[in-house]
Amino acid sequence: MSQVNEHNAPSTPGKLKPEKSPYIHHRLRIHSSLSKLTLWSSFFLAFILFLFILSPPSPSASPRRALGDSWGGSHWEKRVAKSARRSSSSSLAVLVTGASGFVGTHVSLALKRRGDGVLGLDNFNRYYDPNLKRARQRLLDRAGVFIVDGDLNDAVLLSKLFDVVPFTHVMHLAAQAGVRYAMQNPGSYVHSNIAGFVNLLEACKNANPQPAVVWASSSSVYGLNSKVPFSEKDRTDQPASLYAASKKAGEEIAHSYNHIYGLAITGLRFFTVYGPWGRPDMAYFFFTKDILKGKQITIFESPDGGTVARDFTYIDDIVKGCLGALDTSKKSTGSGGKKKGPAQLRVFNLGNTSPVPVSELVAILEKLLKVKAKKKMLPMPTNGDVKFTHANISLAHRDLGYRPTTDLETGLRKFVKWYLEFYSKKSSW
Ligand SMILES: O=C(O)[C@H]1O[C@H](OP(=O)(O)OP(=O)(O)OC[C@H]2O[C@@H](n3ccc(=O)[nH]c3=O)[C@H](O)[C@@H]2O)[C@H](O)[C@@H](O)[C@@H]1O
Repeated sequence: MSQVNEHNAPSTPGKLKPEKSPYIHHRLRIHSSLSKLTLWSSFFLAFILFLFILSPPSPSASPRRALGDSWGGSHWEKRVAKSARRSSSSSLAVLVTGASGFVGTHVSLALKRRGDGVLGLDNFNRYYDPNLKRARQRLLDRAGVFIVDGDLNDAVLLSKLFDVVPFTHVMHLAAQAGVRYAMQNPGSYVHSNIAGFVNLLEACKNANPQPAVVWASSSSVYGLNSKVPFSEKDRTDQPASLYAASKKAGEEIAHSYNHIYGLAITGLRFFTVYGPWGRPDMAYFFFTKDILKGKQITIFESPDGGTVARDFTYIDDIVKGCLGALDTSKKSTGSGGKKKGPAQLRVFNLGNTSPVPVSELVAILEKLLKVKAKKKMLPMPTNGDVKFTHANISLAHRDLGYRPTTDLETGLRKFVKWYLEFYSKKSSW
């Protein structure tokens, strides 16, 4: 029986192919398969490129990274180490996440000013004007703070940062902020405030030494709680928005990492923070912009016709609270992912203890801007807002020495001054 080797084996049983030149025949087949493969690969690549061009910008995507920005290398590591270098062994080495954000920028500057080592991390997403974030980055750069362009969800990057710098503390301020936006883009709250936070805590628990963690929770966790002023002992199980729910989830996640791994964690419930270099998505900021443009602004009233009020808190007071929390943090007790003993777990309100109706906020802005606002009163939409916030800060006063000193008019005057300078044509930013 003639032997049939694998090269001239028939593709259809029972039919033998002509025996002449099997080698050439095989080459022709490979050649034709390669051409088909190349053709289909080109179609596929063109299709991917087409989808990429068509896709809308995601708020969680960094414009620079989309163009192939990368991290790593010895030059990059030197910059990281230099930025995080502390002036003395008693100073802190702090990783500030969300460093190009509003609170992140102010806290980073304050830490650097007093000699702490500071490294920033930020994904420069497009939730609001990335130019403002880049201007804050330049401000920090001049002060010697380097911001790594990266996402909290990048576990390899986080682990690298902890390899390069033995951080004593992490100030975690990166988050998807905004109460009303949560209805438009719920996924971004899960990505940053839940998945990102877990990823960061994973990196912290694996680090050796483990850092102490201070992070931004929110007054919104009080949700539908009606007992005022809000105390840390009050119930926080009725969030009115996904944003609030994601921050409350963060508090529970913090509890579990503290319990399992011995991470020392402090959550700070910020109350409507405002001031220079602020967030354009917040009411005081876009009211200023719209009043100056002569555009109508909408002021929410509670459904029963009563006032809607906030315990607006000035940024410098918040910064003092953040530094107080870092300075009173105890060391984490675990190492290399293993708990060695109970660790500190705290939550504090950082508010101003003086709620102001939104209509009063507008009256102050009109006075400072010397422009009458075009106002429209509307019932508060039921998309996450709460009627009233008011902080009881006795715990933060006792444990952090926190004492806010800036009333709304004084703080808004400083904000308006910054706003006019920043957005004037003469501005060098
Ligand atoms: O304290 C907090 O935890 C939260 O504070 C703010 O949330 P919010 O207090 O809602 O701040 P704004 O969005 O600036 O609203 C301030 C007030 O203006 C009102 N408002 C807002 C928008 C508008 O068009 N009209 C209006 O009257 C709101 O109802 C609210 O009472 C921040 O946006 C959140 O990221 C933060 O976590």
